[in-house]
Amino acid sequence: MNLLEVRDVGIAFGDRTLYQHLSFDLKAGTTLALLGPNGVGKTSLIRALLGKISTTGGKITWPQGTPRIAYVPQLRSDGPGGALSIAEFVGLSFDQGLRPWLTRSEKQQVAAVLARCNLTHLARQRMSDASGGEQQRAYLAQALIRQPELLILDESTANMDVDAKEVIMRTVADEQQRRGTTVIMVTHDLPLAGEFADAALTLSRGSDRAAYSADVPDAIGGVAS
Ligand SMILES: Nc1ncnc2c1ncn2[C@@H]1O[C@H](COP(=O)(O)OP(=O)(O)OP(=O)(O)O)[C@@H](O)[C@H]1O
Repeated sequence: MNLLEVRDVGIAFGDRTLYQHLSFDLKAGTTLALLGPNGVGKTSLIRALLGKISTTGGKITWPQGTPRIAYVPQLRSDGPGGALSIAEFVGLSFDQGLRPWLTRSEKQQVAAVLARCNLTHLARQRMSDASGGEQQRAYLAQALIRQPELLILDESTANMDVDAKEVIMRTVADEQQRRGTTVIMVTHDLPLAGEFADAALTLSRGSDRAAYSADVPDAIGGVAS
């Protein structure tokens, strides 16, 4: 069953066309690696899927209804969190309205997700004092607490060492196994894509067709030029 169907979609900014005629399916419960060089339009495609920018045509369909989506960005040195503890930062995911505290159930959910992201011992650590890998795990925990049906990792493991990347991706794979989460990972890291993705979509500059393959290593070898 497809979670997402993209048919003949194009993206342009003003008179600059990034690409046209993009079609692919995303099967529910699988991981898609979104590949391609800097500036080709990977994040723009994600923004189009999220309905934040319009396409130049074609159709984006969610056959099972629009899923609950959570987005994990690339770690930034001036990223959010600052003086908040890791637990407080993760708890921001809850829409508390005017209520400034978390309910007991919400606190339990924070504790559970911190454990899954190996952050329990750092719950009271300030985000600003946490290492890059720890902050990135906090971003992931904040996303997971929403119990997303579609989890989008936008270069979420960039600039991380091999072990830290593995920890993030193993946590994502574990979530996928537990809840059947569908994952899109935007990445330049081909070995990581080869290890964790079921399929790859490679956007190529100057071509009007993107390569889609259900086999990640072949897709990497067969990038259109
Ligand atoms: N709102 C916008 N208005 C005009 N141009 C834009 C806008 N958003 C993105 N672009 C341009 O579109 C191109 C694609 O950007 P995008 O961020 O989607 O690329 P990307 O493949 O994600 O790149 P990277 O791998 O470097 O993150 C870039 O040249 C960018 O400058």
